[in-house]
Amino acid sequence: MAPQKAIRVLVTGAAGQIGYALCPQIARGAMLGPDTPVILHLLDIPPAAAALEGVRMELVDAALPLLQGVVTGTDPEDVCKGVDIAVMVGGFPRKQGMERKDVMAKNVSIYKSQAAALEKHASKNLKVLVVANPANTNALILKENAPSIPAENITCLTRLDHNRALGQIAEKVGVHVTSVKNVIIWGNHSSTQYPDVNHGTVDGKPIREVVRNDAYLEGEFVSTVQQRGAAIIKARGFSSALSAASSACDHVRDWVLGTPEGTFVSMGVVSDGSYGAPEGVVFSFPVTCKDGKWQIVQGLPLDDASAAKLKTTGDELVEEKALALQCLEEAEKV
Ligand SMILES: NC(=O)c1ccc[n+]([C@@H]2O[C@H](COP(=O)([O-])OP(=O)(O)OC[C@H]3O[C@@H](n4cnc5c(N)ncnc54)[C@H](O)[C@@H]3O)[C@@H](O)[C@H]2O)c1
Ligand SMILES: O=C(O)C[C@H](O)C(=O)O
Repeated sequence: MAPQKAIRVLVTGAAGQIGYALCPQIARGAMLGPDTPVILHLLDIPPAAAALEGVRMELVDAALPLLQGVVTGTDPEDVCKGVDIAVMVGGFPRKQGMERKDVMAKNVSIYKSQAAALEKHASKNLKVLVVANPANTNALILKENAPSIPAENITCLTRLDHNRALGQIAEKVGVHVTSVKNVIIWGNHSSTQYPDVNHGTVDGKPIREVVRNDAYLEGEFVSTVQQRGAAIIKARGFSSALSAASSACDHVRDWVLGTPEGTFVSMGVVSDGSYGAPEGVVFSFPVTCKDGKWQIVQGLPLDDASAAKLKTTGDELVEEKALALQCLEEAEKV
């Protein structure tokens, strides 16, 4: 059998804490499968150059069989060359007490300029996953500023929220997390997201029938998932890294290799208005993936309470988009 061609994976913000957790997972096959060789392209900013070199040294020291090379640098024009997959983690993280909107101005400018570098230098079939917050709106800004990259190739991470929802139900019921399927995260990767169990199952039975506690499912469950990012920041003093890295691998793996039959996952994708979501924002929907393409799961019934929650998170995304555009306009004036 001919050796498989190595896939070039860009990780921005690679010297940061998610980057540190993510690079070895990619190089061990968690993102593209156990037989796919990878070449890592690691980008960070000049003050992080020494730390980035440290990551490169550790990747060499780990003697990873799938890792065919590591490209590092601080100039996006160089580091984006020929990349097939871009995991955009670089940016300014939320600190304790900060709202996600506080980091907006800092991050949207980064995404505008990196969009241009990707458009010019990445592979024509580039797939993009934006992790850095505000993830949905950063992805939108990247899309708007890279018109030659197909819109369906630009996504953001809500798989972490999806996995958090699976984990909460598994703990509540006392089953392994793999028994729980088809929860949905609708909308924004923020505290307005709507974690929805109405179509989910535990060992094939509806979650509501197994949990038998609607007050929990509509109250504590929803707020725990919505606030989990803040709870991790409070506990660790830093935002989630291990789980963010693992979920980023899940997102790309399912996108590239396909979702298992009968299973859907949550991905932030450019909205086509399905389920009454606003068009023209990056909104998290239930999707299935096949042959490297995602498709929104259609036809799920939505009750009035769910529709109202979709509206709340959709409205926030519309507001974030306006704020991001305003931040970019102000940055251009300076
Ligand atoms: N979507 C999600 O589920 C999710 C989950 C966790 C964290 N996050 C977000 O991911 C981002 C990264 O988190 P972290 O904990 O790794 O932060 P971190 O501060 O540890 O790392 C961020 C890295 O980005 C680098 N960086 C800053 N500007 C850059 C630029 N212009 N180009 C390239 N690199 C740049 C920094 O130097 C740093 O090394 C944050 O925005 C965080 O809020 C998202
Ligand atoms: O909420 C945050 O800023 C951290 C991150 O997005 C998370 O969900 O863990």
